[in-house]
Amino acid sequence: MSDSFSSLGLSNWLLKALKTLGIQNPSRIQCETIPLILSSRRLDVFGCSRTGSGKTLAFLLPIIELLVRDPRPYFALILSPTRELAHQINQMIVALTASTHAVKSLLVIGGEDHEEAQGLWFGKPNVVVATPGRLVDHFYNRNFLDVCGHKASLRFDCLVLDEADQLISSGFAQQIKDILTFLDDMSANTNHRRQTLLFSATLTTALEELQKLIAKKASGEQPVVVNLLPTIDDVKRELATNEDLDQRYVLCPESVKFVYLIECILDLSFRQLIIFCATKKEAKLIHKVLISLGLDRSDFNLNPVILNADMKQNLRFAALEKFRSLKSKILVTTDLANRGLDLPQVDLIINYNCPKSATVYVHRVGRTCRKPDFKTLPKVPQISETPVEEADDGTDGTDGPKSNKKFKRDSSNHLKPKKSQTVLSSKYLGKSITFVTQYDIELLKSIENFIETKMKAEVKLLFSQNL
Ligand SMILES: Nc1ncnc2c1ncn2[C@@H]1O[C@H](COP(=O)(O)OP(=O)(O)OP(=O)(O)O)[C@@H](O)[C@H]1O
Repeated sequence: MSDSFSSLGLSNWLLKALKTLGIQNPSRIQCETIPLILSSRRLDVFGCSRTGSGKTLAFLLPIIELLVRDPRPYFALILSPTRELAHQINQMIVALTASTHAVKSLLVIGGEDHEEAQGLWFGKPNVVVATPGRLVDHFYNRNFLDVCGHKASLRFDCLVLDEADQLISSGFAQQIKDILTFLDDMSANTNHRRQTLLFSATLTTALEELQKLIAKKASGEQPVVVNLLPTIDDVKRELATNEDLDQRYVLCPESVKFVYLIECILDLSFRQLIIFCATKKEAKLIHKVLISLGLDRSDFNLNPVILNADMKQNLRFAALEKFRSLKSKILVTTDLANRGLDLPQVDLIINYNCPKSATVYVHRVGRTCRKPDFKTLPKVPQISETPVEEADDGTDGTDGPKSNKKFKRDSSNHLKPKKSQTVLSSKYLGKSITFVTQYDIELLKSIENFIETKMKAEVKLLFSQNL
């Protein structure tokens, strides 16, 4: 197996760009997929590896490499299920290509001014990163081809579906079909062949459907499947949680879940926390109560922010930016944020409700422990981990004795912050806590079976009980 980016076929200037971003050696999924994508056979590649393993660069690097070797407009179309993920992918393209003019990217997402965004196609971008709904609006707008020029120029050579299983399974299926129909129309009666790349951390039967859909127009050559999940033989099985993740549950009555949440926030140490809620309404309520309790006061330094689909796009980006730049330490959200978002400082995930499926669980907890996998690569030095600070309470963050800390309140009965929020030193890089009510016990067991891991009860909380 190749063990450096240069041996994967990437040019020196791209290696330099990677170095500037602090990225030295390829992760496993990158080693396996980049040479396939770059190969002259222009294979369709389907890459599957756990969350945080570096899939984004696995498809972006070969796309940029091919473009710089031979710049052409409308070379790659990258589809993403959420606007935030599309934006993140586009930011990575901008960061990687800061030193070249050969790559122009265009972001096509909902919530942006439609007319203005459509006009940007005039610039003949090389890479388009889009969410399916808005892209369909553009493609099927009657002025679209006038804006873009001749049909022939719209023959994307490369189509990427990031989080491919979600793109086919959650209401996007028709839009994906419409996009494929449009692309096929653009290259009808030509021998243009599109290379299709699918990436995901979970494999589902829906994905097989997508493969079939794409295979229809392909040259007959089968896609190459690179499955780095532990159960290589069984593609229907999804297993993608990280062994560096400390997975816990708390059994709590539905009516007082909020009290447990506050206890988690005050008693557990974290750098950044994401609270996943079942609905937008629940997320809004929790965020509102956290603010009314004063957690946005400067002495807490937590500044909870909310991200949900009801918010205007500029507010969604602003909230995410505040969280990404560490001005906020708590993000309250829904499954809108469960896919793909790369927020490396997040070390605690709270599932305020037990996720309704193991796939949702895997993606939610995948927002922490985001370190690519280098372990099985020979001769590659281990990347240095961000040093973890010692806890100010002297505990080691493992299954230690119950914390005997009580909520600290001042005389006016307002919540008071702990001395500081620091990260516990532990063999784990992150932690997830799933709130489980008596009605969720079967669900929890099915998730445990699925991830082949028995979750431990969170014993640090005052109220926690074992199952
Ligand atoms: N070779 C590498 N060396 C060091 N860091 C890397 C490398 N490749 C990617 N990263 C970093 O690892 C983090 C996770 O990568 P990425 O977001 O691509 O994961 P992913 O597999 O797409 O996750 P998800 O399934 O959640 O979408 C990012 O911060 C990325 O910049």
